[in-house]
Amino acid sequence: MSDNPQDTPAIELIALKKTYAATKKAEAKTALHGIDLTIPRGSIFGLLGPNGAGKSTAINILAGLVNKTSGTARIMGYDIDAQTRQARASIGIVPQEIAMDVFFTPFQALELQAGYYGVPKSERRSEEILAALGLSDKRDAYVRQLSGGMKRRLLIAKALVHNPPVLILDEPTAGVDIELRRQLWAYVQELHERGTTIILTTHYLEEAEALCDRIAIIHEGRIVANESKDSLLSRMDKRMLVITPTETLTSMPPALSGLDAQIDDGNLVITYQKGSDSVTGLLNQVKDAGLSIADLRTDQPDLEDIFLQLTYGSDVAT
Ligand SMILES: Nc1ncnc2c1ncn2[C@@H]1O[C@H](COP(=O)(O)OP(=O)(O)OP(=O)(O)O)[C@@H](O)[C@H]1O
Repeated sequence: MSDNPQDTPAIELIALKKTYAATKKAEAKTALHGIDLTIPRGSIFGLLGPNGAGKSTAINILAGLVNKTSGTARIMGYDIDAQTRQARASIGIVPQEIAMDVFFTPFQALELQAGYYGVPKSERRSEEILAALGLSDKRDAYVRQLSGGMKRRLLIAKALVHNPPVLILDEPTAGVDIELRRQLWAYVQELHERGTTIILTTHYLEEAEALCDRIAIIHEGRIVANESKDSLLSRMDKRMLVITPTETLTSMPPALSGLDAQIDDGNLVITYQKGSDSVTGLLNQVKDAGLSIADLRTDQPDLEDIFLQLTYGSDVAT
């Protein structure tokens, strides 16, 4: 769709800032503090962050639903201010909320959307898109008769009618059952293989892990990580061994000072590297230090821990 060079990123955000104006009820809120983010073409990119981090704000700016305060945003090289029409045509957005006109059939909904984007009748692919999303047999049903999962697939279908090179999925599988989730993942992967750049926001680390090749973490309106999935996951190779001694621990036994360990609530929490440290070896060291073990478990840091680590510089085990 774009005649821009192949190396033009799919998305470029430069010093992108958004401050929502104060209202009678709320103070002004800066949702994005001048973020820089480049999303390469052809990637499946995860934009992760806790509630209120600023993900929807960033997406809504790209979609033209929210006006930025300052900075630059480009989609396939097209500036959203100077080349609005081309920028809009380059992106498809699957929204979080299922708000659809329930009086149309899926086929009609796609045709209307195609009309909205000015796709000529001869170039419409409504049947093909319905088939790809497993909705052919619901072609002429009313949208209100579709299940939640089918409505979600129809939202994806609607975002695809103008064949955008960039597709943004905002929490695509929130509240979706495992089977449908896997189906949606498979379809996202298929689109990716056909060359579509996919951007995904999700709360589910598992989803990002399964699909994304790069991940950015946004926290309180700032990008706190932006790297390949593998590099981010390697940070998570840390595990915690939580040992409850028979007698509550009040100070660290000197024999354990060489370990990456803390005392937490009377428990001994040892952080270790999955794969390279032996749990048996650690347990032997604990026994040799004279502790007897009443109970133990292993914990695995989750995205929350990574946020904490990245944002506050605190240790995973604290
Ligand atoms: N229209 C608005 N007016 C004022 N503040 C807003 C508005 N929309 C969002 N905010 C605030 O901006 C911040 C970022 O919100 P945003 O919706 O972008 O976060 P998010 O990362 O998408 O969160 P979630 O995962 O919950 O969707 C939040 O503090 C939110 O309360």
